[in-house]
Amino acid sequence: MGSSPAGGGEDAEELNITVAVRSRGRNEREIRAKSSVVVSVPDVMGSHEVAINTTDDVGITAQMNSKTYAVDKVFGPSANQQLIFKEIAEPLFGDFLKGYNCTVLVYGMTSTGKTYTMTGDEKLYNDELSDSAGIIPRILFKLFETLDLRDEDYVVKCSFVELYNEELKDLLDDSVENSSMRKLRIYDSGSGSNSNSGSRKNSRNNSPKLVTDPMINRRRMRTVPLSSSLAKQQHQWQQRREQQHQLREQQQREQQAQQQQKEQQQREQQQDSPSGVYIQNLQDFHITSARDGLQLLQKGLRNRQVATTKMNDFSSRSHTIFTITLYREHQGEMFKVSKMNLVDLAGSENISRSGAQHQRAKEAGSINQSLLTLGRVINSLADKSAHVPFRESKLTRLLQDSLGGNTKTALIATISPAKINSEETCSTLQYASKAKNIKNRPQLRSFIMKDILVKNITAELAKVKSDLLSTKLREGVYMSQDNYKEITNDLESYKTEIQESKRIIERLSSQNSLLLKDKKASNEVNELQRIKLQNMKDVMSGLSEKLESQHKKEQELVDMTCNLKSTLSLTQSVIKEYGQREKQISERMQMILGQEFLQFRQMLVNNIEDIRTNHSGNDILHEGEQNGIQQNLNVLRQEVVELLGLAQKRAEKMYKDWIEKILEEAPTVFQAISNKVDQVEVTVNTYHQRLTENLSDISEGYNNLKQYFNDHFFKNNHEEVLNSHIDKTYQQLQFSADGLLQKFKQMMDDHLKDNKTLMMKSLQSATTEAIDKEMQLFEPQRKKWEESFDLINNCDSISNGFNGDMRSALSDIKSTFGSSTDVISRSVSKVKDEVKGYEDASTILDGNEVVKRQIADIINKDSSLRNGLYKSIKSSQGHISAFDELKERIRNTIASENSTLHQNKIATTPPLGQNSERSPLKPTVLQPNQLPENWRYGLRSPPKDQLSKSNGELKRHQDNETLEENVNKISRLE
Ligand SMILES: Nc1ncnc2c1ncn2[C@@H]1O[C@H](COP(=O)(O)OP(=O)(O)OP(=O)(O)O)[C@@H](O)[C@H]1O
Repeated sequence: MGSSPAGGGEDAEELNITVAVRSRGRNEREIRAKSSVVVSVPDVMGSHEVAINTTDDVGITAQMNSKTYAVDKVFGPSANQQLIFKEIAEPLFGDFLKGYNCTVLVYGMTSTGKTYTMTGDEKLYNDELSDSAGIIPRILFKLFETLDLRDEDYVVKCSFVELYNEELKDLLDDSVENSSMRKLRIYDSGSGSNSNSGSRKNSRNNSPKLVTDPMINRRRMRTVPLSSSLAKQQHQWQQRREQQHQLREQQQREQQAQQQQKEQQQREQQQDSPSGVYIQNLQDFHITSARDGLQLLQKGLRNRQVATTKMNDFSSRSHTIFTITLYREHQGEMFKVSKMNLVDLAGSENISRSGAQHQRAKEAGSINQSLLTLGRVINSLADKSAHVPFRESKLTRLLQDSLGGNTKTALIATISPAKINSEETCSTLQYASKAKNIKNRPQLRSFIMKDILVKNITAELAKVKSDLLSTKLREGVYMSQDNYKEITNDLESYKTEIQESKRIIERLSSQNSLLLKDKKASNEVNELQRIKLQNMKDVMSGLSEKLESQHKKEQELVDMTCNLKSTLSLTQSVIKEYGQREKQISERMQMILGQEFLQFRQMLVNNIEDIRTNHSGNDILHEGEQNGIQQNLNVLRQEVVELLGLAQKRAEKMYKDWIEKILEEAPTVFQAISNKVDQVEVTVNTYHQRLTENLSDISEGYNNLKQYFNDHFFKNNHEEVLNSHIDKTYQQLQFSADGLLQKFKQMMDDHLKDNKTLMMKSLQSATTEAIDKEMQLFEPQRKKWEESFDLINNCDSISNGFNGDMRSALSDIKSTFGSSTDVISRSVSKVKDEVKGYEDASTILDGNEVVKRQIADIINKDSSLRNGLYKSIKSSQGHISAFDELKERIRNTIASENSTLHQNKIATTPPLGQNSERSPLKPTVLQPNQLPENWRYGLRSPPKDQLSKSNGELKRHQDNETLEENVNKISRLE
């Protein structure tokens, strides 16, 4: 802790906040979780640095990679409460006595020992504190010890305020009506206004008006005469009213006095806190001993919000400030005023890890929010920013004077050494090291006149008395008029606040919806990023696969090189061996050839010898001849020997040359092979080298990529990228929306088309169905129709039969005619012959009456016969035409039926084509295979029928003609 600065006044020195770190040992939870120690702190005390290893490294690497934070003092697990008090609180305590406002803050993650450090064990054991007692009990004891030793007047007051879920609460005020109705408010005495409730200021400053009851006045004015009993009653009643009136007037006078006192008190409070932050309605309790102070502390702690969480069995869910105000006699009539603020902040906590739910989660959210603002305030102060966001939370407003103000401040950051908490520990240490740079300007300028102090205390007493009095006088409601007014005012301000809150809620909810939209958009962007990441991962895996395959290839190449080398050495040894063998072979060849030639020569010599001996026994030859032969043989032998020698020599030479040539060329060949092998080796080496270079390039690239991923990947602020992505996404969305619209249109078109086809299909099927139904209904008609065909056929056959009959009858008649004609012609010719024979026969016949009669009879017979024939022909013609008419009618009926059917069917059936040209008798609308067997009449070859029919007609016609002709012939003959 820094030494006290020189006295107060305007030119106060700047002084840095003292920052200490206290690390406890691992608690049971952390030990159970086997979480290792990652924080490097001295066992008891050291200074300046705390190191924390957030990586998984161990040993020297861990040391190298650990983060270090600079602070003023560091306390380890073995540092006890006494040491903390001595090192941190005691130096401030000295300044507090001198008249400086001082603050001790404990800050840190939940369960790290903030409350333990600030309060610890506050109970007394045999009128003494325990070793676990924290800073507050120790300061109280130290204060009264010191003051009692000095022979001077002093007044000590205590207050204990809690900030829970952004609401202030007086922890020492446990009276029901006060705790529920008297709201604590933060005021800036410097500006003299409360930003939260500006309207309150006016109501406070307005001097109370004398309130008179209008009812009383009205009643007093009534002068109507009354009956005696009534008058008596009225007298009593009036007396009571007057008493009440007097009492009320007295109360009003007291209220006026109280109001004045209050205003005076507020002025003093403002004086007490020179920077200007004070809490209205917070009660200060006068204490005369450390024990009194401890009792207040205990009372406040009982009222404090504490709950069990996963991290701490007794987790403080609120921020608390225990303030000791000291009024010390200073130069006779003056009193120095100094305050010691002992702040125990609620622990920052990771909601998911602390298992906070419902109320706990809400608390944690509020705690984290106010601590976040505190962090921002610390950062702004450390960075000397122009704007410090003190007003963003009540906590920072309350600490405004302690951070960057006129107060001497010490901050104790409590941390856990365990790895599981390393994230929060880092954050705490970061704040702590930042806070080290905050500079305060402690000033000594708070004084109060002795009489004012006395008045204050008297006023407090009077207030208590007044409350007591109102309690005695009033029935049911235990509060003074002043309190009542205040409450009414508060109510009004609450209403305004509620309305404001509603507006804020509305604004926030609209913001929230916007944020939700943003969130959705960023989620989409995230999704895109994730896809990109996935792609990159895929590329990476592809790369690593390639690397692997390269590695394999390299391995193969290395193996190949090794093989080549071994092959080379093998080839060399083989070449060597081959040389040796060559040598051996040449030697053996030489030997073998020499022997062979010798043997061959010997053989030749032997042969010649044999020949010679054979010839020597032959007496047929003369001696001279023998000599000649011998000579010749000798010459021959000589020549053969020479030839053989020559051949041997040549062979030897040739062999030698050959061997020499082989031997000569072998090294060049081997050399060439070896050169080639060398070349291959060089190529392999260069390839290998290149491959190695490439591989090293790849691995360097890979390392760079890894480095990039570690250092930069997703650590940049990609606002622009995100914005552009958002724009792009928006465009894409628009594009896709257009596409969607287009698709939708297309779909609608398709849908319409489909609908059309569907409708057509359904129409068709409906038509088919209708036709089927119609056909079903038509079935009896059809049958009848079919029957009519049979009838027609029948008629046809009848007609044909009739025709045939008629034809046969006609042919009979014809033949009769023919025969009669024959007879007649014969008789005529006979007659002619007879006439020729008898030239005057005509005259004879003319004169022969019998003949004349006979001829007339014949003529008559013939004419009657002819008439009968005409009649029968006519009646048959009438029959035929009646049949034809009937036929025509039926045909027409069928045609009309058919055309109706055809019209019905035309929408669904294909064009009839040739069928349409068929005879109308045919039910052409149906497919042949759909028709029953007996109903295929219409499909029988119509031309045949027509032909037969027309043939019949023709024949009839011809018959008629022949008949007519014959008749004519007869008549001509006649
Ligand atoms: N340095 C220490 N030595 C011994 N015990 C300690 C120490 N620090 C903390 N403890 C113990 O750890 C437990 C939690 O401590 P404490 O309640 O003070 O934490 P906290 O930081 O105030 O938590 P929260 O923010 O949740 O209120 C207590 O039982 C306390 O006695």
